[in-house]
Amino acid sequence: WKDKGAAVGVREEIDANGKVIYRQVKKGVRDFVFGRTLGEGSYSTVVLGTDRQTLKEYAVKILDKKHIIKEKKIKYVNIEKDTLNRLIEHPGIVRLYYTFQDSSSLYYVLDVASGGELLGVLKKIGSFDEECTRFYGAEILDAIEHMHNRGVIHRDLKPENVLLDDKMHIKITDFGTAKLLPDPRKPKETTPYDPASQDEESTRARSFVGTAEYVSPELLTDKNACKASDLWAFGCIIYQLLTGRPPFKAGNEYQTFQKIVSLDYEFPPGFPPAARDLVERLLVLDPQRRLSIEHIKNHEFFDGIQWGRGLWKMKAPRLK
Ligand SMILES: NC(=O)c1nn(CC2CCNCC2)c2c1CCc1cnc(N=C3C=CCC=C3)nc1-2
Repeated sequence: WKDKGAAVGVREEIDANGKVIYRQVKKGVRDFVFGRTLGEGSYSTVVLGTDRQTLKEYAVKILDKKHIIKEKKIKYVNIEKDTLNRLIEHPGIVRLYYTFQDSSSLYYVLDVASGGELLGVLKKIGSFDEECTRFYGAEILDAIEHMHNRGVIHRDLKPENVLLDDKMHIKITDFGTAKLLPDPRKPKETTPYDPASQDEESTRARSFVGTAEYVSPELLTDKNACKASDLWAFGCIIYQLLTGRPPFKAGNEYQTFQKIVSLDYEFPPGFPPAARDLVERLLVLDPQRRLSIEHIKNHEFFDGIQWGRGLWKMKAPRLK
């Protein structure tokens, strides 16, 4: 497991001839004080970590090596690191600062989002008004556009994975089940075609299905996720922000899947017309016919949104 993507710190030292040198220093477990647990996954735990030198707080994701090997999750672990290393510079995506390891674990040092989950805030107030839905929908879409431009399909977008930072701006997380397409910004990798790795990748890609309520129909019928699958989930999230519940929810997963593939959902009275038009153009069974990101950004529901940097400099609207 090469820490090739790790960013490193530097330490100023004086060499034997009295010359100042800067030694590249890799962070390690000893550089952090660990605090409360933020979340538990099937083979990872995320804890609060404070850098002893800078006192900056991070979310440190700790993965158990033995468990990863036993559960054959090495591919997922590397996909998550490679994905995070591709998405470094977007304000709406949890940033990876360092990676390191010790004898038992792997460590990812990530942005901490102190505001917790968007889902938690939604549950607290029941549902968002149009202005808040427009703002948070715009930030989520801006982050999705960044991912897709770098060949990353999240595949498990849902309000639990949309976190809030201390200024109530979003940070999307949990890329362990992302699908990585060839990086459009990198020259064509000339690594020789390796049929073994390709079909391992395609089995991994095919084997994964997201969270029932947000899974797109194409993932249920032909097992193939595409970028438009993230936009299906986006449509479910917009609906849920305005109503407090996802559009497809039944007694069990199988019944939920049946509702999805038969497009069995309805809008409650009072659902804003512009939002209804947007959701209806996203919750389309054929992924090719779903609105593209460009068309969503120009949709009347997002009238007034200043896309790009300005969005992230705005003061987040008070949630009501
Ligand atoms: N799986 C992860 O990568 C991950 N998991 N969490 C905590 C989860 C809790 C359940 N819902 C999804 C997130 C995190 C991360 C990334 C990095 C990350 C950064 N900040 C927080 N912050 C939290 C603050 C309060 C409660 C929960 C999370 N959490 C995480």
